[in-house]
Amino acid sequence: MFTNFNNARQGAIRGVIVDLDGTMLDTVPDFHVAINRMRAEFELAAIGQERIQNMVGKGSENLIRSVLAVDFDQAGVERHFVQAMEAYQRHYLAINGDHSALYDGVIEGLEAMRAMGLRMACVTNKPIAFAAPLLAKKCLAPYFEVVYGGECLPRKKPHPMPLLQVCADFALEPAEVVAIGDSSNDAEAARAAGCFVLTVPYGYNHGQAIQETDSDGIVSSLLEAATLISTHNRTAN
Ligand SMILES: O=C(O)COP(=O)(O)O
Ligand SMILES: [Mg+2]
Repeated sequence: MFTNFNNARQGAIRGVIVDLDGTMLDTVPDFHVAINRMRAEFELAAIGQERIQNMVGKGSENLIRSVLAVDFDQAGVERHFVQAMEAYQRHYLAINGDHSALYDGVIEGLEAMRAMGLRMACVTNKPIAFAAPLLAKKCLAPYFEVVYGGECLPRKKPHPMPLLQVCADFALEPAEVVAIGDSSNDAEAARAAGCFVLTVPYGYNHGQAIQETDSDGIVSSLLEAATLISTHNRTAN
């Protein structure tokens, strides 16, 4: 399963870029509450978690457009967009993190990566106004030297820009960096940047099986990712 990664005879891995939603935290219950409170303001019926899960991953604008498209045509979506976004942001900030939980192995994995001396960044398509307090609330903030939210740079994942920015920040070559994420956005961004990519199977991949996404390996947890990187570094040039 990890052949690409293990067979890569490049140098050691020196940095990791970790995704947030669906990789470190199961945030769909937060999205579910905030979106349905927004929908209630518009007198729209509640929608289920599974449906919302498949809409997450490409940032807030895309999410809110998808949520409105359940009821409106394209013109209707645009007509309601600004007000819906305002309501959604207000409701999300009020409950941010209250209903979300860390996945197994996250803290252990981050601890192991830190102990290995890896440079660590979090790159998420979540707005930084949501991501920063959420990372702090879940005691994840201290692990990351750099955090980029969806609107921090001109382009977001699947564009490679935020990953390349992290490489520049850390003065590392992309081939010295592994991105770890739950979706094709993470994998495509990593491929385009020239970083390695490991995917987790438990998150949100737009309703697609993670096996359909091109990556250097599927890991069951961040702890397994750390173990894999450690093995790679022992045999690296
Ligand atoms: O909020 C989103 O759209 C997804 O965020 P992520 O990049 O942390 O998965
Ligand atoms: Mg994600």
